[in-house]
Amino acid sequence: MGRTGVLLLNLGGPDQLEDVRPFLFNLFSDPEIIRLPFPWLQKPLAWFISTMRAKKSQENYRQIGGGSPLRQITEAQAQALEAHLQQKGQPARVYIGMRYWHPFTEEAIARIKRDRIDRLVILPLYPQFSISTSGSSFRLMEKIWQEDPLLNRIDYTVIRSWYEQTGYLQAMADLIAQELDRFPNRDEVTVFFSAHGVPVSYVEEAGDPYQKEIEECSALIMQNLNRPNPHVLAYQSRVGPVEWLKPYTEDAIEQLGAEGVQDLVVVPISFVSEHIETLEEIDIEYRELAEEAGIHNFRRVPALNTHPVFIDALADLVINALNSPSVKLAEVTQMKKKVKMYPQERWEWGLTTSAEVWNGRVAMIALIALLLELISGQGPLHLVGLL
Ligand SMILES: C=CC1=C(C)c2cc3[nH]c(cc4nc(cc5[nH]c(cc1n2)c(C)c5CCC(=O)O)C(CCC(=O)O)=C4C)c(C)c3C=C
Ligand SMILES: [Fe+2]
Ligand SMILES: [Fe+2]
Repeated sequence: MGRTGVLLLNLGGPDQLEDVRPFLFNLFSDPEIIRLPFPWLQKPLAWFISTMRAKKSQENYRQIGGGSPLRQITEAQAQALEAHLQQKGQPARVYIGMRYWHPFTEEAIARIKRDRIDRLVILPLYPQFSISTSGSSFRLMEKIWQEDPLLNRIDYTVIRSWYEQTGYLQAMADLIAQELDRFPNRDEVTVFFSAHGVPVSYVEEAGDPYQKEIEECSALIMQNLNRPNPHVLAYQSRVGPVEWLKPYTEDAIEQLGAEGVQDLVVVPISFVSEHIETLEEIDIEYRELAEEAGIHNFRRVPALNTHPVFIDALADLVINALNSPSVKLAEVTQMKKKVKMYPQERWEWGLTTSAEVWNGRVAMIALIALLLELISGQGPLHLVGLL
């Protein structure tokens, strides 16, 4: 029968404050996170943004105890999943591959090779697919597979996204119900889904199914919840100068306050673990904003972490994937490509085709931006919100 493995893919986060800058460098080096039409500028820009952003980001991590809890939580999820698979008669070793921090995806694959795993289920810990999250990890894995022919002996299958999975929806609905039941007027409380945003261009130009999956997911959770509460969906954690998916969480909170809403239960929907954007952004920043907007009863639904119904759902996903036809990386990295008017603006997933004319222009712009920032500390990158 051979040895079975499960590879959990996740983003990763800085374990301590010293890790913040190199973590940000890894993140901004990823062409699925910042799209530049010229590869040679990716690393210098990543270095620059990570250096300039590190201080502000460190302050946020300091507020949540000096680092991201993501590694610990993901390790606990992996252990719980391993135990659960064993109980269900499907023993498997569970590995963790982070995209931007330890334990890196490359390290996980080295372990998988060393352990001579024969069958592997690749399971991203993002319920919904986005080019910027699961997509980026799939692309990286595709590259690792292409570069190492020895990996071809592993019979793998990929789970692209799993936001419709029954156990997951049930666990989410249970957690929301628990929070609603703390209110005396529990049926009138507004359920506020706050998803992590992505730039609009990902959806409209590159064909990212993320927005559609988020919308369907929140509707399915409401169905499972089966309560009369009003609900809204908004997008948080915008970075940089471009337009992101709307409505923005901060605007939606202000709007609800203006409409006289007093009771709110916020549901983080894009991520299954506590992380900086639940513990800092929602619990501190949005709570303050809500208070100012007159929403005095503000609660947040905890992340799933190792919720037993959720771990059971992950185990079911793995077992189901092992018993279904395999899905290959090439199938989950193909996106719709839309050709724009000019060849140099053609969208490709990741780095777009470079054109000499743009290389020159952007080099000049980048140089001027850099000089202005360094001289004044108040340059255009601060202005557009990247720093
Ligand atoms: C499904 C979840 C996520 C999507 C979609 C996503 C897209 C995305 N993120 C950035 C920029 C940053 N993300 C950062 C941290 C971060 N992002 C996610 C999840 C999604 N990102 C998580 C879980 C975390 C943090 C983990 C932790 O440490 O606890 C950061 C760093 C933090 C900061 O400085 O604010 C940045 C920057 C972009 C640009 C993007 C889509 C293009
Ligand atoms: Fe992010
Ligand atoms: Fe953030």
